Amino acid sequence: MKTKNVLITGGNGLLGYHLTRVYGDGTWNILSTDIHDHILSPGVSYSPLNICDKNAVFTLCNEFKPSLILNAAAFTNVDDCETSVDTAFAVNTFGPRYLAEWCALNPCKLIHFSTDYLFNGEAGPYSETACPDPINIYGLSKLGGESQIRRILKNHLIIRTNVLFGKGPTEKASFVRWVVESLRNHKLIHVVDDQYNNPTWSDDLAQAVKKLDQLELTGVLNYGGPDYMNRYEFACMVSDIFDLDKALIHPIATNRLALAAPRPLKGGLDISRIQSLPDVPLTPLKTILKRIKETGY
Ligand SMILES: NC(=O)C1=CN([C@@H]2O[C@H](COP(=O)(O)OP(=O)(O)OC[C@H]3O[C@@H](n4cnc5c(N)ncnc54)[C@H](OP(=O)(O)O)[C@@H]3O)[C@@H](O)[C@H]2O)C=CC1
Ligand SMILES: Cc1cn([C@H]2C[C@H](O)[C@@H](COP(=O)(O)OP(=O)(O)O[C@H]3O[C@@H](C)C(=O)[C@@H](O)[C@H]3O)O2)c(=O)[nH]c1=O
Repeated sequence: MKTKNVLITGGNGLLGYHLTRVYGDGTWNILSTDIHDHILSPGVSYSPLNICDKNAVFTLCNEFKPSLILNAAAFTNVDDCETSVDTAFAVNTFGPRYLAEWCALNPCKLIHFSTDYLFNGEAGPYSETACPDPINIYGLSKLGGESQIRRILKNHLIIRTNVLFGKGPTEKASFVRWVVESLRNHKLIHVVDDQYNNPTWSDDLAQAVKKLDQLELTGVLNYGGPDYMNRYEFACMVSDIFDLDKALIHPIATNRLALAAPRPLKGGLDISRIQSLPDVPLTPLKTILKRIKETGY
């Protein structure tokens, strides 16, 4: 008998898609949701849900009665957050608040996803106890989401991650896709060599969530990949594994790109805590890229 009702928000996004896949293995009743009218991965129950609409959140949750909510809905375009400030706070701060409010009134745990962009990038990789100091609107709005959850709900797990990549229905924020497609089209790209992170495979993270849920952990936990590097190094590794022309990748400093949002430079997450836990998948980056290539990308 399926005993647990699991609600997934942002189910059409990269992480939400993989959570839907991993949790949809028949063990639980899952309901995947997103702001869109239709689900992008077929075969699972789906309902549109805008997490910024408190009434809609409460109505759907009262009906479905989840005992676990996985909040993968977010406004993730870091540059657009600078101009769409109200939307950034609505989705990244108030959406999590409404979910936490419903959970606080019901026997329901909230697993929420956050980011290394909470930090200023002067001293990464950051541990779970490091002091946040966001330097862009996205980071500020995600910090707001964390604060709301901590204020309202005890039964929560906030998983901080960074530079998600993997195969998904949209992959709009995928750095790997951008590198592969540019090089395949013989396009020269300038890639920053002063932004450091630990790229995180969406498939591993989704599996890890299930494991961490089983371990009944609460509070804040970092989950990042085991390889810490700058974006230029990451792009070069992608080109090596995909047998593409590395000469097309030119290093550049972040300040020369004139991006709308400032980026933390020495970012990324210290993963010592997650490494000390049993059976949490943390596949090396090269192995992942080889697997992605072999399965067609
Ligand atoms: N991608 C990354 O590198 C990182 C992501 N994270 C965090 O991980 C989580 C998942 O990220 P990721 O899967 O990459 O994000 P995506 O942008 O791929 O997915 C987010 C999904 O949420 C949807 N959405 C947007 N607004 C709402 C809303 N109001 N109500 C319901 N759904 C909405 C988006 O729709 P639409 O596309 O139409 O906006 C999209 O389908 C987020 O919390 C993010 O902040 C943390 C660190 C790194
Ligand atoms: C346009 C451009 C960007 N870049 C680099 C700099 C820039 O920071 C980065 C943009 O790629 P991304 O979209 O992956 O990066 P960005 O939006 O900065 O990535 C972030 O996403 C959010 C959601 C997070 O939470 C963070 O952890 C992080 O993963 O790529 C280049 O190197 N060359 C270019 O020509």
